[in-house]
Amino acid sequence: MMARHVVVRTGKRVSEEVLKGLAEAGASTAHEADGRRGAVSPDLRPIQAGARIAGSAVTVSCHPGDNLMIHAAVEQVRPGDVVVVTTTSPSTDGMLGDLLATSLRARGAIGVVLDAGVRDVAELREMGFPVWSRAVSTQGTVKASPGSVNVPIVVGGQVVGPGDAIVADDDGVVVIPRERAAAVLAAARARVASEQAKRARLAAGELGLDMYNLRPLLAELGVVYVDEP
Ligand SMILES: O=C([O-])CC(=O)C(=O)O
Ligand SMILES: [Mg+2]
Repeated sequence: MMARHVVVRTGKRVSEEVLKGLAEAGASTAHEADGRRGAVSPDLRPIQAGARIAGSAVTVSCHPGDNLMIHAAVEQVRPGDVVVVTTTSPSTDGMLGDLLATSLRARGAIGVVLDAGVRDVAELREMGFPVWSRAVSTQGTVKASPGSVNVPIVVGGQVVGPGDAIVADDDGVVVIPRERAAAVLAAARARVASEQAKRARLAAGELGLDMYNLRPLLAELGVVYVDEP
């Protein structure tokens, strides 16, 4: 049977409390807390500075140069969701701008991750609607080809399923599988506490060499100290 294009109506979500905690932790901490997994390619950059979000993914697979399925995805968005878009072959076309962002925000979306291009970036910044994208491009797109909503997709080298947690900030974007999100938050909180203690020791002048007990490692690796005359 020919594979169908589908729009999946799903109730899969990460709980609001977990998402709030992950947003506080931030993308890099969430990545470390998940065993250094989930880092979306750094080629996907934020168009703004200072946004820090965590939401459940609504996934969208589009034909390159065609944003029809983003329009189909808008209807599936629930408050607090992040819309995650890829194309079936590489494209940097400007698939989303301030109009689609206005529509997404009206449904409660808190941001977009786009493995393609974005446009109207001045307006998007003015709106305070955060976007992480591979490119900024004036190139417009059509609404003509089928695709899918809420199926597993790959964005910036990471698999994203519908309802997975997306954590994004100035560092980039991290994907955390829905089933692991609560455990990752617990690990992230432990990490934040341990970093706070380390920060205080570093601020007091203690060296990482001592705090992490790295001197024996340097010696083992054959690094020697040489005093110049
Ligand atoms: O309309 C489009 O196709 C993309 C765009 O510029 C917008 O959403 O404002
Ligand atoms: Mg526009």
